Amino acid sequence: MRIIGTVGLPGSGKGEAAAVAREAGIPVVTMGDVIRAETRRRGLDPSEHHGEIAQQLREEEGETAIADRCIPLVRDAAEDQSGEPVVLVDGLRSMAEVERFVDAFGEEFLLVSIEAPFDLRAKRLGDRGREATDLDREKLREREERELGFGMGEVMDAADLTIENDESLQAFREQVEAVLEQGEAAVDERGSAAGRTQSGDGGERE
Ligand SMILES: Nc1ncnc2c1ncn2[C@@H]1O[C@H](COP(=O)(O)OP(=O)(O)OP(=O)(O)O)[C@@H](O)[C@H]1O
Repeated sequence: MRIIGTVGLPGSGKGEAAAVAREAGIPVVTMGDVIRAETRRRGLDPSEHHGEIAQQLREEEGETAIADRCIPLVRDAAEDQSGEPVVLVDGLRSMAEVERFVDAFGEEFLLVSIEAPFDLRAKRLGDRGREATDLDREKLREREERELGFGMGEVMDAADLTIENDESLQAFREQVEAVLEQGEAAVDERGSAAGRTQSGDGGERE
């Protein structure tokens, strides 16, 4: 079994990575969906109260509240597969969550950080326009600070590998496909995923 967890700031490309997985027939457990479902269960609109309920859940049930709810969903998704199961978990946010996944899945868990500069993320979110906050740079900063407050920076630093999403969508999708297919083996000795430099400075392909 391979469980691939993603971490990344808003607009970095986690949703795209999840879409690539779904297209490849790999089930996706979205941590944000667990929060959205809980927000709706409490009679609130997830587009407005998502962050608040995420925080409340952690206060009520502890830092791993959301990870705890995801783990059985991951196991169910793995059980439904023939061959070596692969499941993508979209959106880890704290070291407590990472540790919870490592406890549950050990070396079968691979943490992947998806990174892109603020301006690029702000532009992509503006184009996406899914939520009111997507269009507002200040709101994006606030959301980002809230997520960093949960310890996301530390999680990004702790990742087994990093995908720099600072080029075309096609280039990003190819890197994600390589990681889904080969895990850490997709990264060569110079730290490139899918034959692309990981530093993001030149961005040239082999
Ligand atoms: N390399 C890229 N080139 C162009 N557009 C991209 C690229 N990567 C992602 N996008 C687009 O940018 C937007 C934000 O990406 P995505 O929704 O995957 O981010 P996210 O990390 O899931 O953000 P959030 O945490 O806010 O949900 C999407 O519309 C996506 O299609």
